[in-house]
Amino acid sequence: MARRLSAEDRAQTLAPLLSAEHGAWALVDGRDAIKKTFVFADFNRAFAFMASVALSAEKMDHHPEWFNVYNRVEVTLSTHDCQGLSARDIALAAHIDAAATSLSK
Ligand SMILES: C[C@H](O)[C@H](O)[C@H]1CNC2=NC(N)=NC(=O)C2=N1
Repeated sequence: MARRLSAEDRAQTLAPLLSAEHGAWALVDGRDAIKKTFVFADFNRAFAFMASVALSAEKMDHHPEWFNVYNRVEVTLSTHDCQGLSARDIALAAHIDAAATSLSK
């Protein structure tokens, strides 16, 4: 069972994701979750991003909540098993940022 991030975990692993000057993740209002919107050149890029993230998510057994319209993908991460943020969300966020970077070139 995943465990919710402690205050110390949040300072060490969550804060950097939230404070990145460019393209930061944000906390979701009223819920222990983070969100980020990715915009690509077109739908093909957005869907390639989603396909790449889907494969990582399945391997990690940890899945994003997301919404796609054309070239935009809105991603929310939270761990349903513990109803809040866990280390799994931090790990998946890193994969998602890497996938977005490689598809933005
Ligand atoms: C049975 C399976 O391992 C669980 O349901 C996994 C699958 N993917 C998951 N994804 C997310 N975001 N949170 C979970 O708690 C979760 N649990």
